[in-house]
Amino acid sequence: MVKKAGVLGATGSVGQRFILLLAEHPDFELHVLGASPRSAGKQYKDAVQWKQTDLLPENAQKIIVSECKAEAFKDCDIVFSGLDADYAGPIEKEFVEAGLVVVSNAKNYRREPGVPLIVPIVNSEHLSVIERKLAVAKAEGKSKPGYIICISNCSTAGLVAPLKPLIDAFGPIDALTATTLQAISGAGFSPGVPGMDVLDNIIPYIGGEEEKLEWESKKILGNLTKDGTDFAPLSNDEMKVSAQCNRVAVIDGHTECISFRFAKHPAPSVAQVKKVLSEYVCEATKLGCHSAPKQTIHVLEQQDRPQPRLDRNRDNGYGVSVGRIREDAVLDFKMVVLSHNTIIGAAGAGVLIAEILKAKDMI
Ligand SMILES: NC(=O)C1=CN([C@@H]2O[C@H](COP(=O)(O)OP(=O)(O)OC[C@H]3O[C@@H](n4cnc5c(N)ncnc54)[C@H](OP(=O)(O)O)[C@@H]3O)[C@@H](O)[C@H]2O)C=CC1
Ligand SMILES: N[C@@H](CC(=O)OP(=O)(O)O)C(=O)O
Repeated sequence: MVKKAGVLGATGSVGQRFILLLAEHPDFELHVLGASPRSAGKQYKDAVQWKQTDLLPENAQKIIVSECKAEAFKDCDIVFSGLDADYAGPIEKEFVEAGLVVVSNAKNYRREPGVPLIVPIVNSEHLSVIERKLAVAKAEGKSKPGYIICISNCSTAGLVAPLKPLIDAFGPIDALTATTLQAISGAGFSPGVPGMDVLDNIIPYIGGEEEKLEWESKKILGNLTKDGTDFAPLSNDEMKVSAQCNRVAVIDGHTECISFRFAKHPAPSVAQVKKVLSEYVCEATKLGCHSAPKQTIHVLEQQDRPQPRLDRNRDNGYGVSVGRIREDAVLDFKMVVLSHNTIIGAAGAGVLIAEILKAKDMI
């Protein structure tokens, strides 16, 4: 059965991606769109400043934008949030308390106990915390409770994608450095990055970003607590992470130059690393989810790849590209990772999570 979807923050950079990804989706239909009071009451086509290279889908154009109040979304089976983090906190809380399922791109609840922080091609098994909650409510004869699932920071998504299969195959990584080259779509549209700042330039600072990479990677690559009700992020002793983040004049696609060391030695060979990455199949693909990448990680052999313009749309933006895999003189390995920041780093991750929830009968 097709599920009714709501989108909060539908007019923004992430919200517009949700519209594109959901407009012709076989499992979901656009039901309610929400944005700020400035946009509410207008037809979506008049409220939005459409900035995508694909045309605004016809079935979204005439939807009247709602205020972000749970009452307006009460018939939705799932609500995707691309809200500005300054406003997401109380709005998403109200939705969950009203019994709604929220999949959010905003940072507000990522560190909250019991809230899964998901990169769907990496740690979908962390959704078991919610499955458990739903099973307990059912066993107690209660109605399905609302819940929130957080999508990670967009550069964190690219960072952890190749690390997960490597940790599964070769054991823990105890030291990791990442230098990012992040696209301007990551900064959103209101106000966004001015052309005068970014053209012919690189900005070596993105507020709060380095801390997010350093913390979120530890929750995503960490474990569940023994009772399965919460998360046990890796400690700094288990995995030290150091990130440096830069904004570059690319529209979509975050590039990251990463180096890392395995805790156990001798380390694997470059050929073993490439084999594990190429053979990795994420759970969403195994479940047959509509948007799941055919190839989760693309290992590129050309010496000048990945490149954002050429590689960001692999597997429709749901796949991650990794190139220049080689030994590192300081840590064990270095490589370049590219991921589409508004697809697998944001809206696409939300859609893929929803497909997994549907496949597991959680919505
Ligand atoms: N861009 C990216 O690559 C990524 C973004 N994120 C996160 O996703 C979220 C959205 O980011 P992004 O799309 O870039 O941001 P934008 O600034 O482009 O969009 C923000 C959205 O929030 C809405 N909004 C603003 N104020 C209010 C309000 N008072 N009440 C209700 N809605 C409001 C806006 O509506 P209106 O048009 O009416 O003002 C707009 O729809 C953020 O939390 C961001 O940190 C996460 C990962 C990646
Ligand atoms: N900060 C990211 C996008 C983003 O909004 O991330 P977060 O959801 O973690 O705040 C970027 O600028 O590319």
